[in-house]
Amino acid sequence: MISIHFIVNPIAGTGNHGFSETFLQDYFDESQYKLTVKCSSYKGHAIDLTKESVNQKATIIVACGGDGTINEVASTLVNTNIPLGIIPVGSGNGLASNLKIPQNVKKAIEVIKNNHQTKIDVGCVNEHYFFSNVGFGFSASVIKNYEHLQKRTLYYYIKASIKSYKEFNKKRNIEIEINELESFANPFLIFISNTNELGYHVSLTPKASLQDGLLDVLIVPNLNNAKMLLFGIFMLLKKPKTLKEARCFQTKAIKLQRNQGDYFEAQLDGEFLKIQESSIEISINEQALIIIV
Ligand SMILES: Nc1ncnc2c1ncn2[C@@H]1O[C@H](COP(=O)(O)OP(=O)(O)OP(=O)(O)O)[C@@H](O)[C@H]1O
Repeated sequence: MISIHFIVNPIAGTGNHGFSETFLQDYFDESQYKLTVKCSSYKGHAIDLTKESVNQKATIIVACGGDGTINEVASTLVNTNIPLGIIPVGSGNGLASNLKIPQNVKKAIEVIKNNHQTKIDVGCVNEHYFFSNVGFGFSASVIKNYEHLQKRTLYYYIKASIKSYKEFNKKRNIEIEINELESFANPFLIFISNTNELGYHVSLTPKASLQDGLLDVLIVPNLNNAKMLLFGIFMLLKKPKTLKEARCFQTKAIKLQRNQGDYFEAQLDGEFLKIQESSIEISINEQALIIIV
């Protein structure tokens, strides 16, 4: 008997996905599959639900939500032999898009039933895992504003980006040193990615791969508002490197040191995070997660 546990975020995306055991039973033969559906009730709850499912000896654990839910479920499955399934019902769904997992629920269920497994790399920021990307500067500001709006659709993402654009250069006082070599006062963006997609088919690191054992890094120093706008256009064209100030490279690890400012503001797989430590180690764990694609 294959025991599949579904960890469902009821507010992901538009929040209209309506998963229940009855809904799923139509797709899984009860002589072969035992289904368990659990809904998260608050941020972080999917971590505890997944730990419980691991203890209950689930064969497969499926994250039903967006990149935030996937992060919570997958973080618990790193370096275990339990494969992660994904039903991408979030708003951006960056990781699922990179993995070519269909956003159509029925097709995503078919992928889980076919159970074709592969291993992907996992990023690590101090004690946190990330599967898609981690960003500092403008990308963290957008996510902070997005979370304040409390609605998770493209329209609100654009609204949050416009707010960040208007306020970004007004209130910053941070200096970040990279790999003890170079320091940047109020950098526009430090973006470190495992995937080639941010969500909504937008990419800052089009050449990144989940299976190359490397992190793709994009660093953009402080920019004036006109250059910020220009960068936005290049980003939509998937050519962020066209901006002459932008620098890209691949690495296995990177160290950030905060020389000024009270904390790091970051976004980790699309969730806002304040990091109090003055130094951050970002690295890659090769092939540390089994995933169904
Ligand atoms: N019942 C709940 N109420 C409020 N927040 C929840 C609940 N369950 C989970 N969350 C939180 O909702 C946040 C958003 O989830 P998720 O990222 O899955 O959706 P999304 O933002 O729509 O998709 P994406 O990240 O792909 O754009 C996560 O931080 C998650 O922990």
